[in-house]
Amino acid sequence: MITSVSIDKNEILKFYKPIAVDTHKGIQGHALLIGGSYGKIGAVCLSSKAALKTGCGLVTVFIPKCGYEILQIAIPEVMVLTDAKKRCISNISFDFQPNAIGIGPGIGQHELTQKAFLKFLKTNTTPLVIDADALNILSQNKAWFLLLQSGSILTPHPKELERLIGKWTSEEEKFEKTISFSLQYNVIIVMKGAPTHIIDGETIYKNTTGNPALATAGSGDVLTGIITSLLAQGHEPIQAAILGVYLHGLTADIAVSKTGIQSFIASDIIDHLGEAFLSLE
Ligand SMILES: NC(=O)C1=CN([C@@H]2O[C@H](COP(=O)(O)OP(=O)(O)OC[C@H]3O[C@@H](n4cnc5c(N)ncnc54)[C@H](OP(=O)(O)O)[C@@H]3O)[C@@H](O)[C@H]2O)[C@@H](O)CC1
Ligand SMILES: Nc1ncnc2c1ncn2[C@@H]1O[C@H](COP(=O)(O)OP(=O)(O)O)[C@@H](O)[C@H]1O
Ligand SMILES: [Mg+2]
Repeated sequence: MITSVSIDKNEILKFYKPIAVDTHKGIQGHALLIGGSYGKIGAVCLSSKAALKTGCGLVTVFIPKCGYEILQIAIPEVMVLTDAKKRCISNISFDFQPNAIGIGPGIGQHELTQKAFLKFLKTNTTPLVIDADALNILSQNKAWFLLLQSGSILTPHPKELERLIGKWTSEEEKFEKTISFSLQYNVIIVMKGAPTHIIDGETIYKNTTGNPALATAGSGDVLTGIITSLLAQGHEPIQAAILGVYLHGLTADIAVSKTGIQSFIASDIIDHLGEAFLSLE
């Protein structure tokens, strides 16, 4: 039976907990963001900064070599691991145990990157957020759906969703197909849009925050960082998805009276995360 839930402040406060006073960065969660390719390193800059500003203790990125200096200069708080290749990711490897991984922003769809993603999917056991070109790679290789770890969070925009599940002819059919996908592979699907819906099996969560200011480049990359950070901090996948989508939209609602819709950019989401959190205290 289909259940519908509205994501509002009451729903968030059912599970939202402020940070413990005696916490430290070592137990506050370590997020790993994997992505970037030549010309799209900015996507990982946005995701990783958003992850830090959402409260996890440590953030590491895995990017192609060409992004090393860009990342280190743009966000000194983030640690950087690089692939052997300059322009795209060809072999994902890291020497620590992250608490959550976000993969896809700016990663591209190079053949080498596709192979690296397949190897990663076969071995990964860490809670996972899959976005952007990692979703597009999956859509090109539908047999890999079976490798999706249960509880993974997929964050497609409408075009990425269509590539994953195929075309629909009505809103009703879109939801039916997305629910079937979620049930079949036991994954959570964040159907980004205006508004965003989150599908967890037969439960549909509808977000109540956000506005057209979010229709700007990199806004989804920021969402990936936010959700990955919440996962790394120990939230259940569905809670990380709900809280992440709510906070992401709330930043735009808070900011828009200052920035206007036109001048709001993805970095403004990151800059207003603090005020969004404060509104929950
Ligand atoms: N600074 C950076 O480094 C940035 C890097 N980025 C990275 O670039 C990579 C490619 O990602 P991408 O999403 O731009 O390309 P793609 O998957 O072809 O989708 C575009 C097409 O989808 C559609 N569409 C989208 N939204 C829709 C909506 N709400 N409602 C309806 N339709 C919608 C629309 O299709 P149309 O309507 O035109 O047919 C549009 O043309 C990816 O790795 C990403 O992380 C970007 O994040 C930008 C900043
Ligand atoms: N008109 C809108 N109203 C509310 N939210 C929107 C609107 N347009 C886009 N968004 C949100 O902005 C984000 C866009 O994500 P995405 O298309 O992946 O961006 P990018 O790939 O450029 O980072 C999604 O979270 C989506 O819900
Ligand atoms: Mg995107």
